Amino acid sequence: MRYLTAGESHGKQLTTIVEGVPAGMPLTSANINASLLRRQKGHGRGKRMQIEKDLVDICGGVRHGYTLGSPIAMVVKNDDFKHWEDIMGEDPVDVDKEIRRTVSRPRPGHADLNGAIKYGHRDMRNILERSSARETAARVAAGAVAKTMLNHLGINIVGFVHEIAGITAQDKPELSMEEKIEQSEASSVRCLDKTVEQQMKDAIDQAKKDGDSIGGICEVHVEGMPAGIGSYVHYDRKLDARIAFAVQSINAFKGVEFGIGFEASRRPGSKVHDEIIWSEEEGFKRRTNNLGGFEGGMTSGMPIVVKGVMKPIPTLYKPLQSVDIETKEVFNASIERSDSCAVPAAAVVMEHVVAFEIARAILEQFPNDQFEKLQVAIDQYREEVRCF
Ligand SMILES: Cc1cc2nc3c(=O)[nH]c(=O)nc-3n(C[C@H](O)[C@H](O)[C@H](O)COP(=O)(O)O)c2cc1C
Ligand SMILES: C=C(O[C@@H]1CC(C(=O)O)=C[C@@H](OP(=O)(O)O)[C@H]1O)C(=O)O
Repeated sequence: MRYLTAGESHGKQLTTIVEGVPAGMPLTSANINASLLRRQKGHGRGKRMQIEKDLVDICGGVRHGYTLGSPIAMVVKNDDFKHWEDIMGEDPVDVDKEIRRTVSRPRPGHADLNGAIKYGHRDMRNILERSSARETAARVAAGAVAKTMLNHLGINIVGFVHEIAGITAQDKPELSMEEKIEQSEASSVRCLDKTVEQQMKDAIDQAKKDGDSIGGICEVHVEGMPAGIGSYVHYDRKLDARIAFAVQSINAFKGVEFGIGFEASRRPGSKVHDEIIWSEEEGFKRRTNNLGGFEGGMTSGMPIVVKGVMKPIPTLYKPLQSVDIETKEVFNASIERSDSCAVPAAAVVMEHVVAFEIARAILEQFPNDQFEKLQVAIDQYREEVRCF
């Protein structure tokens, strides 16, 4: 299974094509819209999210509520396009008029300058339109297809906020998966810890007031994965590596860790590796889950626990120094609108990109043309693992 996305932030629409989904899987636009709506919410978002109402139009690959096995095409319209039609339309324009509207002032921390140098654009609108995290709506649509598949296979996934601007939510190991999903949905910062929720909101409000931005850490948990998904035999079949790639590729993400992650470097092996235990009912398990569900690029059968670090949003109301690419004059970047914190939204994006990688690995390992055959094969494999 693979996917491609196309579309600019203020262009007509975002398009996603997902190829390789088995035939006969129940799928409706409601499955996808629920995910798109969650991505739009979250404390700290700017005015753009009041303009957009992300709804998917499934244009191919689904009939009467079931997948056909053919590519699934999905479109999400940009409602903001109506304000940008003359700037973002595909027809040639009056060059003199266009030069006046050219973006020549790169923002520190965004893709503007590097993208302009790479593609030879003097108008950095050509960069910012596609480098914008608007594209994550298209990625969430692809991930929602994957998530629907995982849910039907008894694999559940949730994303939430672990930390914002150094304010950390305590882990809640006592919560069931259903409770985690419920609490992540209920909180406007997607945090499972009620006691720190308000502190996080206050930190976001303060950053906004200061014209600044803040980042944080998102966390994703996956439960119900059997052991042995992924592979150790080649670098690009290691599932933890693929998940790390997917998470790192989310706009503004600067790092990824599994389980205790970087803390592992500070502990002796005896305090890191998870002891192996066995019981008649459950088969093999680990006593702890410090390694976050992976050993040797394969799932261990323990919950997958992955964190991703998001840097603060680059576009700031508080000016940072930059240099105009035409005049070479130093200027202080000033902006019209931006998010001040998008960590809660990014937790939803992360949940969906992780879901996609897991679903992709499953489809590589089991029969993948017919959904019912896939379900039977997974059930059978789970039993084999239990009796191993
Ligand atoms: C959900 C989400 C919303 C974002 N909103 C903004 C924003 O409003 N303004 C901004 O400058 N960057 C925003 N970003 C971050 C930029 O898209 C990102 O920093 C940029 O594409 C450069 O890529 P890099 O940070 O990965 O190097 C957002 C990121 C995410 C995940
Ligand atoms: C549009 C979305 O996020 C955008 C991501 C983004 C950026 O530079 O990454 C910049 C902002 O866009 P605009 O300049 O139009 O306000 C965000 O609103 C979205 O998440 O759907």
